[in-house]
Amino acid sequence: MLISKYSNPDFDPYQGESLVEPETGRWVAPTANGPLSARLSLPGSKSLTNRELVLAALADGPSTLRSPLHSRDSNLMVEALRSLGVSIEETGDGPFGPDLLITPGELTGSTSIDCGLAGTVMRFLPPVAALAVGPVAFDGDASARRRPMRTTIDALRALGVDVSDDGRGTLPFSLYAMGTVEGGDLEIDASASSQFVSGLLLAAPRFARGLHLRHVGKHLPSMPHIEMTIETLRARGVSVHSPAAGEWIVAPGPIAALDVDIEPDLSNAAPFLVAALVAGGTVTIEGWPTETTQVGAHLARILPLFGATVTTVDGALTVDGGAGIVGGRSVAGIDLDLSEGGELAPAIVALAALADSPSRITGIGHLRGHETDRLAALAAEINGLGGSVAELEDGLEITPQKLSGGPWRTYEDHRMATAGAIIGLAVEGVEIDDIRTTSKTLPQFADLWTGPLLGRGAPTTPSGLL
Ligand SMILES: O=C(O)C1=C[C@@H](OP(=O)(O)O)[C@@H](O)[C@H](O)C1
Ligand SMILES: C=C(OP(=O)(O)O)C(=O)O
Repeated sequence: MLISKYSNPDFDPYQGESLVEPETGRWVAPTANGPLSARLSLPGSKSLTNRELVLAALADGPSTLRSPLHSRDSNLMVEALRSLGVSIEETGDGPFGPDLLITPGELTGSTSIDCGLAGTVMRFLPPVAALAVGPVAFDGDASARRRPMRTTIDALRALGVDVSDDGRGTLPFSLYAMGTVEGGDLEIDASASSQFVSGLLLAAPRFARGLHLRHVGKHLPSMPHIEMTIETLRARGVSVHSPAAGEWIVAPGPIAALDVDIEPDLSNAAPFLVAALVAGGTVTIEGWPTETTQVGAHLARILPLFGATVTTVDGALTVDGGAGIVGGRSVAGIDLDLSEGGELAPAIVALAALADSPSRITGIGHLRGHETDRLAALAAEINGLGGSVAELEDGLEITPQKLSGGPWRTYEDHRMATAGAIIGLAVEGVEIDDIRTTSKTLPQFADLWTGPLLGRGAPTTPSGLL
């Protein structure tokens, strides 16, 4: 459970507003009092950590992950792999938690996997579990039972795996693993999530014939995440190529053991960088990779569309928001197709709600199958504060209005919580119902937001030591 703790118990980091309520996680988002001058580091990428955990578990020897993410999603992946017979030990200690030493073993079945609300766990692990021996059951949070899973279930059946489900195309389901998967040609519809593609590609080198995968649906969201999957496979010596758009060939063969440094989570950088445009001043994120497949890198292109200046110096990226919206800066809305980076949408929509003219964010229909229906949730919560957000078939149309404080529901979605925090910088009294949802990918969020970002308080979490 996330509870902010400060070294001086008499210090009120929220300047009169309440701390995180331990029983409920309720948190009144702090407002910005003036331009920022913040410099911070962020913990490891969820997407890289959970890919490298899977690949290390399937590799031909031990691998160390340096600076991995430690959060609910990564912990669920670690526990699931352990329950499949993989040894994962903590070694050393980094600023955001220990490194991980992964030693693969024979994959064992006869287990149940808790996916929580993690898309990476529910889509990446079934093809891995199919390589074990015996039954493996998959389930997750109540809200995970509405996330689309039919493509994974159908794909496994097409590959000859025995899958039992109730026909709804969601969790829970179970499979009976026979120790090998033949592989070969496979067609899937991955329009609801790129994770269907990534999950199959990650396990494919261990299929007897590898995999020749074709996406046959209309859209394919989150292409950078598929690129990330390909890059992480190639780094471990796997032959992957894409002869045409929506088509991939993975050769069968060993996955090399590899020690890897996990990059900071650039999608989790989004609310912090957007804060520079709202509060004004500068926000610098350290350890920004020069080359990366993370879609968060697109923020360097997207935030200037709202008028920000972005610079990179010595591996640190700085967003300068000038006077900021709070300081009276006029910020024009934008028209943006975010199909490549849907996970950036909540932060961008929150910013658009504070702009001076309307925005349309499209290409994000698949966000209805994320942690919650993010299109409905963003529209409901912004409109609940007096905004005007209309749902489109594949996006949102945001017409900025004067907003006032009030309740902000998170629907167990970490990015709904951080979107509420962005609006709370400019609007007093935004009451986020449960900031603990940020522990899905960034348990330190509230401390980083009030400490290094807003310069209030001295958090005791490692992030506060910067
Ligand atoms: O493969 C991954 O690590 C992810 C892929 C994307 O999923 P969708 O394609 O379902 O949007 C992204 O939104 C999610 O946060 C992480
Ligand atoms: C969609 C997301 O997560 P997941 O990996 O659970 O799909 C997200 O983090 O925005």
